This record gives sequence, C-alpha cells and structure tokens, in this order.
Amino acid sequence: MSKRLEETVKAIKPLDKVMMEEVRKYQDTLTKPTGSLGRLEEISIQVAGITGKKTPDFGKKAVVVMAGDHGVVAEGVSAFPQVVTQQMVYNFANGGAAINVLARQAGAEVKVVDIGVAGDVEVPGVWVRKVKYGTNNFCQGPAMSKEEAIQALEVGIDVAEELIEDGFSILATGEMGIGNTTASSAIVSLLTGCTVEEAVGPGTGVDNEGIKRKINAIKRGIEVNKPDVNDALDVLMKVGGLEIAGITGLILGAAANRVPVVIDGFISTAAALVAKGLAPESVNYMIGSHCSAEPAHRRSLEILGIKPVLDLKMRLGEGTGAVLTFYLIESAVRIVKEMATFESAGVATKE
Ligand SMILES: Cc1cc2ncn([C@H]3O[C@H](COP(=O)(O)O)[C@@H](O)[C@H]3O)c2cc1C
Ligand SMILES: O=C(O)c1cccnc1
Repeated sequence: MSKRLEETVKAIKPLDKVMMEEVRKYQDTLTKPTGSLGRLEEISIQVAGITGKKTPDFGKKAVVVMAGDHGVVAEGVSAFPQVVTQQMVYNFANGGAAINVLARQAGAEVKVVDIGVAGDVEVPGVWVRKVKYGTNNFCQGPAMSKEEAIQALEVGIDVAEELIEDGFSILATGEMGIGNTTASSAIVSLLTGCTVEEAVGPGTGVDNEGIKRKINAIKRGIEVNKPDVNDALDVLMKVGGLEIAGITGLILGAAANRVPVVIDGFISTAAALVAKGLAPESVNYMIGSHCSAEPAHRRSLEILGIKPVLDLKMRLGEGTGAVLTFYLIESAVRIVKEMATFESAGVATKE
C-alpha cells in the first residue's frame, strides 16, 4: 500500500453511534406507527451516522462514471466490441446515455473519468486521469502491476476528495468498460468464495458459448496469476480493472471524509468487495441501491453486507441504479426533517 492509501484507510472511522441513536429515537416520535417507514428509517439512521448530522443536506449530488478497458476482451467475453467504451465516453460527455437522463432528473451531476480507456479521449468535461490504455489480458499474466493498481486507487481517492471539496455531499459509483463483468466475476468468485460458474452471468448479453468463454477465461486467469484471496489488492491487480480500482478508491475517499457513497450494480459491488478487503469499516459508508439481473449480484451484496432497496431487473451499470436511489435517500432525510411529531401535531400515541 502507498502512504496515501494507508492514510485514507486509517481515516475511515466508525459511524457516529450517538447521532444514530438520536435519529432512531426521533423516528419513533414522528406521526406514524413505530418502524412503519421501514428501510427509509434505516437509511436516515445510516446517513446520520455517516455524516454526524441529524438531517444532512444532499444538495449537490454526483455520480462518478469510471471508464476503463479490459485486455480480457481478446477472449471473446463480451457481446460488444472494445471500442464501445470510448464511444460511450463521448456519449456521456454529450449527455445522451441512460445515466445522463436519470442523473438530470435526479438533479445529480455526471462526472466521467477516463482512468483506462484503450484510446485517447479528448472531449471537454471528461476528467482524463489515465493510468494505462486498458488492462492486460489476465489470461496471460496480471491485469496490471501493483503500482498501476495503487495509482488507479489513488485516482479514485483524488476524485472523491475533489468532488467533496467542491461541495458534493453524496456520491454514487458508476462505470463503463466493455469486458468488465468478466473482471468483476473473477473478483466476486475470489472474494466471496463462490465458484466461477456461480459468479458468471450474461453481462451485455452473451449466449451460452459466451458464458463458457467467460468461465474459461476466469479459470485460466486464476490459474496463471494465483491471486491471494486474503489480499484484496492482489486480487484487484491480477484479475481486476482500472475502473474497478477507481471505484474502490472513490469509496475509500468518500468514507474517509464521512460522505455516503451509493453502490450501483455488479461491477461497483465487485469494487466494493475490494474496498471491504482493504478497509472493512468502509462498508458502513456504503448505501445499497439495486439488485441487478446479473445472477451473482444478490449474493455479492449479501456477503458485502449491504442491502439493495430496488429490484428493477436492470443490468446496465453506469451508475443508473445508484442514481435512482438518490430519491429514496433524500426522502428518508426529508421525513426526519419535515414530519410532525405526535406532540407537535396533537396526535394521540398508542394506548
Ligand atoms: C452500449 C453499451 C452501454 C453500456 N453502459 C454500460 N454498459 C455495461 O456493459 C459493460 C459490461 O458488460 P460486458 O462485460 O458484457 O462487456 C460495461 O461497460 C457496463 O458498464 C454498457 C454496455 C454497452 C454495450
Ligand atoms: O449489474 C450490472 O451493473 C451490469 C450488468 C451487466 C452489464 N453491465 C452492468
């Protein structure tokens, strides 16, 4: 680990238990049966613990789309060509992708980071923090060097800190990278202990032969690189991705600054598993969003220990599920801020 990474991990502290208890008790004074707002109540308690504030203001929201390419695409693991990563970055910059539409509606900004796209991206608005022009094919050796993995983690930490400095008070994870469900499945199988077969799914929509190629590529990647399952950084550098490392760094950076980070789909969850491996406390700063249609996502969330609030059969990534969850998080806080208490409204409590 680098000094910066170590310091960031060290800065991640337990949640503010006193504030959590205050909000938990306050929820019970509001004009509703105890616990009747279910998961919204849990979220309001969690964000109070994260921020140390009873009703945090999430006026400035951002979704960070980390973009990077994957050498493992040479094994025929995606239904789409690699160049789509770069083309989608232009689409994000022009406001035409699904994440742009959903973020506009949610009042969130989309920050696109080129952390490892295979070609040059020159378009205003995209943050170019390129570590490398795509990862190496992990079937032949490590996806990246340890130095590159650390550099990509640090890019994520930097992005989180720059956004927080700029007044963003809640972040969502997002990504774009053709082939990244294969890298994510490799991480998931290694860090959750499920079989490679269980960890793999259709991604962008490969057929049965494509699924077999994904399984085969991951098995060869594990065989060739022998990642240490007890060392999340080793797993990340050997079979991970640059955008996955960037998301991991973003999560750590948010947690170190007591800012909630909403975890999107399968790829973001793989990054979150790496974050948990590097800094177990970081999980408390993660807010679950949706459970995607990628078959191993639910199990990964369970092992990570975060609960999804939406199940929309989405399987896109980009941050789409996370941004939809912004509404619910804001609703959860608003309830605490605006609801009347039994006393203030003159409503009788139960007999
Ligand atoms: C047009 C397009 C837009 C996307 N936006 C997100 N993804 C999603 O699909 C990719 C992962 O799937 P696989 O591992 O099968 O390549 C990632 O880029 C992910 O963000 C997209 C995929 C495509 C084709
Ligand atoms: O679950 C996801 O986030 C996902 C699934 C397939 C492709 N891209 C993303």
